[in-house]
Amino acid sequence: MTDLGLLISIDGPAGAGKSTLVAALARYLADRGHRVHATAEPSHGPIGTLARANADTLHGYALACLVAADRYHHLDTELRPRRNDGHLVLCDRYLPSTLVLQRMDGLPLDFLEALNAHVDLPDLAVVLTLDPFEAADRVRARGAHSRFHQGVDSTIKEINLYDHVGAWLSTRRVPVLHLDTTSTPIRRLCDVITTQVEAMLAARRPAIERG
Ligand SMILES: Nc1ncnc2c1ncn2[C@@H]1O[C@H](COP(=O)(O)OP(=O)(O)O)[C@@H](O)[C@H]1O
Ligand SMILES: Cc1cn([C@H]2C[C@H](O)[C@@H](COP(=O)(O)OP(=O)(O)O)O2)c(=O)[nH]c1=O
Repeated sequence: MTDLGLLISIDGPAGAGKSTLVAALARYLADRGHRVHATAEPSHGPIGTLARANADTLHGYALACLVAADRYHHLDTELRPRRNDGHLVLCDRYLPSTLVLQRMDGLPLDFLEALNAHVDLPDLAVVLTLDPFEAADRVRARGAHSRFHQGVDSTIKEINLYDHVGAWLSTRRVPVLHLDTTSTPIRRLCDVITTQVEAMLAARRPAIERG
């Protein structure tokens, strides 16, 4: 049996429930005996801290390069080591967020593809979506503000871009779970993702072990 874990990205528009889901899913998977490592991008390392602190003041190519540098460093220092020693690594925002947010910042897809050409694709991409009015309500209630979140119109654009990224990942053979969080309880979301994760792990085991 292989000791390799999985890199699972969780992306989607603001208010979709990424952070809530990562925390709940980490507990859910751990309760089922899996080794789990939850993390986020921008990371809490030196480059990620810089990116997070400046995401509203830096724009375009500068922010794209900073989040990509953070991603390469995050992969070297945390994501690959944890995945390679058997953890299910849950990453709150990853490459799909770049392919949406930096597109919203006006950058061409081919530049973003080239900049991220050597990052690992996720083993499983969870792409969240939701009703844009519900997203706006959740963001308003949370009181968070970011220049990327300019109300319902920008959320609609964001949701459409995430749909495209789902297709982009599928053409690269990344399994994608599209989940609508508008009225799906978090426990149900955890169930669906866990079923997929455990199927992927079981498929790796030698036939003799699967019985
Ligand atoms: N599945 C869900 N159903 C209803 N409300 C949710 C769900 N997931 C998250 N929320 C609520 O939506 C708000 C935004 O969630 P959060 O996890 O911070 O989103 P994100 O990280 O995607 O911006 C929070 O108030 C959270 O409690
Ligand atoms: C991961 C990532 C984050 N960011 C930016 C978006 C956010 O403004 C900022 C911090 O991310 P995050 O903490 O997820 O903020 P929010 O919940 O407000 O969206 O980093 C990018 O621009 N590209 C990326 O690829």
